[in-house]
Amino acid sequence: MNLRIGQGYDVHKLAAGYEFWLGGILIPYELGSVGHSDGDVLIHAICDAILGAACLRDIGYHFPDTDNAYKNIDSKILLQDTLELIKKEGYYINNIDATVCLQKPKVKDYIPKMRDVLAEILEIDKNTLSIKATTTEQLGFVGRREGVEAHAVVLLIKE
Ligand SMILES: Nc1ccn([C@@H]2O[C@H](COP(=O)(O)O)[C@@H](O)[C@H]2O)c(=O)n1
Ligand SMILES: C[C@@]1(CO)OP(=O)(O)OP(=O)(O)OC[C@H]1O
Repeated sequence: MNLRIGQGYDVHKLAAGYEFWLGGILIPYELGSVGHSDGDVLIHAICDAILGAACLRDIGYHFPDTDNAYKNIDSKILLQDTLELIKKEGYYINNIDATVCLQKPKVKDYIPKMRDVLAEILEIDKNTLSIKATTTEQLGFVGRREGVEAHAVVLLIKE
């Protein structure tokens, strides 16, 4: 059995006038995530962890922010496409652990829904998809509510 670990990290700016998509769902908040896509930082970190584990470059390589095809795209589509890329190489996902760094709003009540949505796209049991959240105790760009950050690790298996 071939086991491959991968790590992903992403940041998006928060600003007024944008929707706040996180973990595949729309969160009500006065600020939203700025991006070429819908700006879903959690999905982007998970995509990069999956691609990294399979040594398949990164999200910007496969879905460039210079390509109009990805303008305002729903990041759930990018996640589905990322899964297809690793399935072609014979990999499947064993488990994922992710952390969102966000000062406000509190997102813990939305996490069960995020896990349902993302686990279904990734064709995994929701008990193998962990999503956590933390503030940065008002420190740094996250603490100043200028941005949102996400980290993810994934373990892939090829039989
Ligand atoms: N945006 C966030 C940040 C954190 N949480 C939850 O609050 C708990 C306390 O977080 P601290 O950073 O103060 O340690 C933590 O257990 C998170 O689940 C949240 O829901 N949304
Ligand atoms: C997702 C892509 C493509 O729409 O755009 P952004 O929303 O700017 O996100 P980023 O995390 O910079 O990742 C790669 C991009 O190519």
